[in-house]
Amino acid sequence: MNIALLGYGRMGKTIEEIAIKRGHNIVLKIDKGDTNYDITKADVAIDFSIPDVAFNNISNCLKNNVPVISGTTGWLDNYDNAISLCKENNGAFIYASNFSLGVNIFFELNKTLAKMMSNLNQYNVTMEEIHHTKKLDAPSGTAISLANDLIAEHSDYKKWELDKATEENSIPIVAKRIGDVPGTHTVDYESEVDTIHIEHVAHNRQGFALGAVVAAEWIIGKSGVFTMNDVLNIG
Ligand SMILES: NC(=O)c1ccc[n+]([C@@H]2O[C@H](COP(=O)([O-])OP(=O)(O)OC[C@H]3O[C@@H](n4cnc5c(N)ncnc54)[C@H](O)[C@@H]3O)[C@@H](O)[C@H]2O)c1
Ligand SMILES: O=C(O)C1=N[C@H](C(=O)O)CCC1
Repeated sequence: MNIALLGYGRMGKTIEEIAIKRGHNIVLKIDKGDTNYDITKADVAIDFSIPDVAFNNISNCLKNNVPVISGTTGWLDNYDNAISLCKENNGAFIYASNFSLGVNIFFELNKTLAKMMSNLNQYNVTMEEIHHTKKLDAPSGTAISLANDLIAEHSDYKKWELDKATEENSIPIVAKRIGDVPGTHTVDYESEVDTIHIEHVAHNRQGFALGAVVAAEWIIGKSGVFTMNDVLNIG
């Protein structure tokens, strides 16, 4: 499979290593300032770039009928536009805030726990995410997914807020930036008598990168908007 990498930073480079080990070719490595390239050289594009350019990169792929996997976070104001563009062009598109198998299992655990805790109003929920100091967005895309999934299952919560909850129906998400932490996410339910704590700790970026390559392999020959639950057949 011929892969275009849109964004050749920490993730782009990790994806390159894994894709080559799995027998694929990297035909384009696009980074800041690269504007004149032919995306149709690729069978599939994988975008791990920056929030400000992700939607443009995705649009370029969809308009040229190149399936696109997007892992960039912080651009979701344009998610509905990406879906419309995908449908108009009969294209293929997957966005995931987190491509690792472990986090996708953690997402399911979070939904199940939220369903169990719904209406148990002696427990208050808080979330925390820790990432490296180079991260541009806060809270992380993964924390936003966790909060939205929790809100969908728990009758007491209607929104999330960064750092502090200003209303009772709001989930506070504390975002910490420390060293080169690849990504740690926690969800805590606290009562006067105990705490229930679930946590996912990424040890490195390999899990994210492998998930993105597996998604790229899976999407070839398909059209539509998909999620990692489709790829992993979970949920
Ligand atoms: N979904 C996931 O599983 C997952 C996992 C890790 C990181 N991420 C997200 O992926 C993104 C990239 O993370 P990273 O750690 O590789 O960041 P990074 O800063 O190391 O890499 C981003 C790269 O994009 C480049 N870039 C800037 N403008 C560009 C353009 N117009 N076209 C293409 N590339 C351009 C930058 O120069 C940089 O090299 C972030 O949004 C991060 O949150 C998602
Ligand atoms: O390193 C990052 O940046 C990460 N971003 C994603 C997010 O925002 O959730 C996934 C974890 C790593």
